[in-house]
Amino acid sequence: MEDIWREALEHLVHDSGISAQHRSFLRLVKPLAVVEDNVFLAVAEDFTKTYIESTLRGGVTEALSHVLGRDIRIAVTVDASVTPPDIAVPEPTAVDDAGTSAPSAPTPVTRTPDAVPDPHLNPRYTFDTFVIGSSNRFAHAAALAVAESPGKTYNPLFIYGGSGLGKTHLLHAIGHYTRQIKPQTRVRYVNSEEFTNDFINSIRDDRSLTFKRTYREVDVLLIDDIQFLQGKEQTLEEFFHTFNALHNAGKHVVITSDVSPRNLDGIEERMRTRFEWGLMTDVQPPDLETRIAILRKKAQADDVAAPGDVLEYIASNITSNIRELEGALIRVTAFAALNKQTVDLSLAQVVLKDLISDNDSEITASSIIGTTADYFGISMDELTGTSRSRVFVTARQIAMYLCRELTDLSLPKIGEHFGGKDHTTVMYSVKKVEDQIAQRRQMYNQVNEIHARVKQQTRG
Ligand SMILES: Nc1ncnc2c1ncn2[C@@H]1O[C@H](COP(=O)(O)OP(=O)(O)OP(=O)(O)O)[C@@H](O)[C@H]1O
Repeated sequence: MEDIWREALEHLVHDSGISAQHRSFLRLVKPLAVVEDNVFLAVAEDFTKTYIESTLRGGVTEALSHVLGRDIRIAVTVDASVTPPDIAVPEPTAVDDAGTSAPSAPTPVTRTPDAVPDPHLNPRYTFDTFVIGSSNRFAHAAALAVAESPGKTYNPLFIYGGSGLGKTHLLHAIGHYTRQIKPQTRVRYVNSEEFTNDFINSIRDDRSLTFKRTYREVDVLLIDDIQFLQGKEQTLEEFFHTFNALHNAGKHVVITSDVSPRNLDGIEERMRTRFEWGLMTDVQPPDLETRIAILRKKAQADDVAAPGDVLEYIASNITSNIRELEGALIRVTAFAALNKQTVDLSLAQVVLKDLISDNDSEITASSIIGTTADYFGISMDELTGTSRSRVFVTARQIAMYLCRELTDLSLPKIGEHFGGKDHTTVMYSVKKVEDQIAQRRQMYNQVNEIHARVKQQTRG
């Protein structure tokens, strides 16, 4: 049980980042047992129980579900004689490293003394780390205007555009900035797939009041990837009511989609009209200068040295998806770090030789899962299953990472390909591989080899 708890704490710190206060409360917890889908925890005082249940329940539940590979509930009991085990709560270095941007950047929004970090918002996705170019200038300006005075202009704000072009980044940035200016603002970010699941579960568990409260008692609702609601009549109906309730109350709604409202099939006219009430703006693939600037910012944020010609080489060859652009930079700098070489053009050319091709659209999650399973000599079922033994976990995490990098699938969609895993599990895996790639040669080689094989297969 202690091992499970230790791993859950690691996951919690890694994924959401936690404050010193959270850490001190977590130190007071003794993990007791797992019984079916319940995890029993004990603490010595009522106050600690209340704190865990009110403030840390979401994070702890998610972390334990992640470790155990299934949805669990927690139950906290009070037992004055409890002595917590001697398990150090890890320092949140990973999140901080990733969360702070360039050394010269201002203090990250989420670390202001008043605003408690919102675990639904990625600390890296702020306005400070967003590079403005002609492809996204308008969307950025609109997002900033909304964040500065929610409920006033551009309501709803509808941002659309292709995969990996910064829509999610802008949504999170609105969330961070709104709360930086006015910490008491109630902001809720949700992916449409989570919204759907929440809605379905609320009906199943007879919790429709809780559902309404979650989504209607907010000042700003940020809803990502609305195209996912296409054809889901009941969820759409519920979203329609949520939207109206918020809009009527002067609350702000920001929506993203991979297509414009006009091209959203399976959505009624009355809803489409409402989306068009406010402001619609698109994000386009960035031009070369913007791509270089994005890479430069990323290199600064990760504190890696990459000369201009290398950034230009990467930016010239990867043109349509910023996620893949960043992935290529990570690969080049990781290779150099592992081999104690400096990053230069010839090194970048060698590293990216197999990775640069223009037919990525044909890469599917199944081909990635199949190739990864093959590479590790395991079956696809084992790869997408729940076993926690090491080789399965590594294979699973690498396959998730490559799905994120090479396909247009959202995090929840990737989760579905892996036996219905939660999107936070996917997010954690992606981050883990991203971190380890520069630290462990074996991880680097594995990711590189599988990536090259996936691309080779797509080329036929
Ligand atoms: N203008 C930008 N400046 C800096 N980073 C950016 C910019 N645009 C995108 N990125 C980065 O590119 C990656 C992909 O962006 P994001 O997830 O926001 O895309 P998206 O449009 O929401 O894609 P999807 O539709 O697939 O969810 C993120 O790591 C994000 O930080």
